[in-house]
Amino acid sequence: MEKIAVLGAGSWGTALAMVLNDNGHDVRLWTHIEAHANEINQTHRNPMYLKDVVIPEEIKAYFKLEEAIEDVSAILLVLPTEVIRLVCQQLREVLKHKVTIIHGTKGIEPETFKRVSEMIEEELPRELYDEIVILSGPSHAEEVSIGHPTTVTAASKSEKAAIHAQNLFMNERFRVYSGTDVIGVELGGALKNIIALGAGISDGLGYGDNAKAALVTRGLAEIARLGTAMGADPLTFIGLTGVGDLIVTSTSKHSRNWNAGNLLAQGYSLDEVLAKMNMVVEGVRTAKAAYHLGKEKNIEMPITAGIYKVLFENANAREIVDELMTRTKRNEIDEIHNMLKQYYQQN
Ligand SMILES: NC(=O)C1=CN([C@@H]2O[C@H](COP(=O)(O)OP(=O)(O)OC[C@H]3O[C@@H](n4cnc5c(N)ncnc54)[C@H](O)[C@@H]3O)[C@@H](O)[C@H]2O)C=CC1
Ligand SMILES: O=C(CO)COP(=O)(O)O
Repeated sequence: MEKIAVLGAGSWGTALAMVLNDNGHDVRLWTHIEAHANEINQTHRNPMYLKDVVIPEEIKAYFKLEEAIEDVSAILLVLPTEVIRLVCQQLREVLKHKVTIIHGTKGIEPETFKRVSEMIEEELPRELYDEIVILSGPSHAEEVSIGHPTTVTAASKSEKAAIHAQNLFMNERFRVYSGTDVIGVELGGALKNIIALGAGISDGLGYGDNAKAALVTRGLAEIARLGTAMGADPLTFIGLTGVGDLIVTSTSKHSRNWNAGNLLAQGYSLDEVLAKMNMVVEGVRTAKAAYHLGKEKNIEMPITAGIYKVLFENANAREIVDELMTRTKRNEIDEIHNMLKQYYQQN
């Protein structure tokens, strides 16, 4: 049994706190809003984020960060990418002992192109943590919190730390694989959100299943191309944190990214969509990051570019689809071979 603080009492933080509690750990759930902590402690519900779930009484919510992290062996960050640096800065003021950091956040910082673990490394002094582990994969909080079978991957540069996290979370409803490709796991989880926005747009426009399958498959090719150029193992993208998460986020009614895309296709502006969604839509900021990163690295990412233009340049989504469909002819498998050849030459 370990004492673990979960920072972020949104839908995913709450669901993961419940998994850890099921596994017998002492879980503290931190929210930066005092009334939110009081509501969870008094009602054992979190209606704004996970409306149909009763939170076990053993899980206590905290508003004061220093109390939430007292004596914990691990800290799980489950926050929007946008506030990762801010919360790490708050953490370094109050954390006085070494912990294992685990994070479940899926995004890339648009200004720096940094992955979440890189931001954590930049903000937390090295003496405050032993390892950083990423927990990622096809896992909507709404299903995890009611015990539907779910599989994810725990990845760390340290295999021992990945296996430690695997042991913390794994149970008969929540199967955890381990891995060491931190770059591939983080980029797969972040970049799939862009394609899921596109899937929501495609469905919202009334295009069919063929279009969505094309988007997901060719989207995966873009994710793998950029990811491999950034140092990931291309094979990671055919695993749970790549194609697995891409499938669930592009097809699930629970997906925030899919729903946001769907609303965009119905004619709402981006600001209106974000105001309607009370949860974070990570794909929006990550689309900005991936679009500019792809340009900088000279990686061809036509779907990502199209979604970026719909989000930020008011482009017409149907016209973007027409452009994608009429690009110059390509050989599908040659592209994949080239990517793999390049990777194996360098590794
Ligand atoms: N919801 C899901 O099913 C899954 C979400 N994720 C990822 O987990 C991360 C968190 O997502 P959700 O839980 O869905 O988000 P959410 O929108 O449900 O909750 C985010 C939480 O962060 C807190 N927060 C916002 N600003 C803050 C600040 N300045 N200081 C401290 N806390 C702040 C909010 O109060 C809220 O408790 C995202 O990166 C998402 O992609 C990953 C897998 C599944
Ligand atoms: O990453 C997720 C599922 O694995 C959650 O995706 P959404 O943020 O689109 O709901």
